[in-house]
Amino acid sequence: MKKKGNVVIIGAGRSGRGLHGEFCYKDGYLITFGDINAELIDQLNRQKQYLSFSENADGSGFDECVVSGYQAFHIHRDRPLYLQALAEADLIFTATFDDAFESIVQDIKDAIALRIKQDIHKQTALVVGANYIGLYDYFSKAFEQHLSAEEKKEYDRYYVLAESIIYRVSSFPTPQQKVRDLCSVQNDAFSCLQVNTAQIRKADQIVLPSFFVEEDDTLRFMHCKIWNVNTSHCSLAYLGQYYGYENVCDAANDDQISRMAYYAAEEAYQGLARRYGLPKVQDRETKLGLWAWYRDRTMKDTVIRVGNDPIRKLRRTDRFIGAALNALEYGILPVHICQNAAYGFYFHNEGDPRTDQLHEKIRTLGIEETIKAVCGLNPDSDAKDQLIYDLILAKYYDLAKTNPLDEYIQQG
Ligand SMILES: NC(=O)C1=CN([C@@H]2O[C@H](COP(=O)(O)OP(=O)(O)OC[C@H]3O[C@@H](n4cnc5c(N)ncnc54)[C@H](O)[C@@H]3O)[C@@H](O)[C@H]2O)C=CC1
Ligand SMILES: O=P(O)(O)OC[C@H]1O[C@](O)(CO)[C@@H](O)[C@@H]1O
Repeated sequence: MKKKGNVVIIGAGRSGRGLHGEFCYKDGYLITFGDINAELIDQLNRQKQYLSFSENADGSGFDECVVSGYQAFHIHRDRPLYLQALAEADLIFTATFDDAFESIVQDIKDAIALRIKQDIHKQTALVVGANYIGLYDYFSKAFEQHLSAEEKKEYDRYYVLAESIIYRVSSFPTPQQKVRDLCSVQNDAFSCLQVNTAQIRKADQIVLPSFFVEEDDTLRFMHCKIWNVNTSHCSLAYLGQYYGYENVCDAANDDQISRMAYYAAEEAYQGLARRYGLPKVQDRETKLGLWAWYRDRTMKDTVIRVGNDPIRKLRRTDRFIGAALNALEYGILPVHICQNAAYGFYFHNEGDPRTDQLHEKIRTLGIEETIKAVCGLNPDSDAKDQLIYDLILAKYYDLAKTNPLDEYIQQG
């Protein structure tokens, strides 16, 4: 079969394999994965294929796709081969967290230098994806800053930078799926990638994937996703873990937890509605769809995955504080958003360095300074920051396992 073109997927994790990998494979592209995790790259190469499980639209089980015919490179160990693949790519996708952005910019820079050296001049679409507000601007500014004049000329002439929204959920495989394949990934039924319309239309010399859906305002979409959907999703994860659940769907079916997540989403939506002139009452179908998806027990997405990396998720621009600040901006009191954020300071995932770091901070700085540092709040100089800080701290105290009254009495 004639292949459509060369694709490099930077980040061979859950989305890289479950969204970009599966969809590009089905579309007939030649796939190269690039990742910093040597164990994962070696396993993908040993297996030569992996299973991508996607939930059926009717929720009755999973469809299976065997993704094969790819190559997988470690971004440092296999650098010459990796850079060659990047230099020859028609399409490059990113599917990493933001701690990889700097390294991605360096890799693209090195690939551009190689293209100049080897006289490879063709259009390449760089479709960036991450739960990150300001994704396009980040990469656009980084290339502006880090490319040499010659590299910048090549970049401006041949590269098309486009922001995408990763909406499909790609999670850890269930234990049964993992037994069949260590590299398998479990996905929901969402089957497209939203890409910024004006940006991607510049890629007029490339065969674009069939799974692209144009989205006119990706920044607005990102705000509405991260400051509303992710707010309630992550609330389910933080409250879910605190009250003893392993899976998000079980937390979403709990009466008390679902209310708290629901009210947080309502506060978040009211802020967004005012910011963007959306209807005062959120569309019923959208809300019902989201909650049906949260409560559906087919896909077992864990509270650990959805809540992991609490320092990132509790930062100023992200799903709790970003949503709370936006709500306050428009006169909405974000009580539930802040209360749910407080549960995040109890989130644990022992052995995961990013989560352990949060608890180390609480141990060394105390909860008060940790909230300020992690959430980027300045309660002493800003009234909105103070309100958010007070709400989080008060709820954190409420949730503590020790009773201050007992301690007070014991002190005599
Ligand atoms: N998995 C999901 O359901 C969704 C994920 N997202 C976003 O997609 C992005 C990726 O998420 P996941 O796939 O879930 O994470 P993941 O942790 O499964 O995959 C990320 C991969 O990037 C690799 N990586 C780290 N540094 C790298 C570097 N410098 N160069 C190349 N690879 C590097 C990691 O080794 C890992 O394999 C994140 O920004 C996430 O917020 C957004 C919506 C849904
Ligand atoms: O990928 P993050 O930012 O860690 O967030 C956890 C999850 O919540 C989602 O919104 C839906 O699962 C995804 O964006 C993400 O996988």
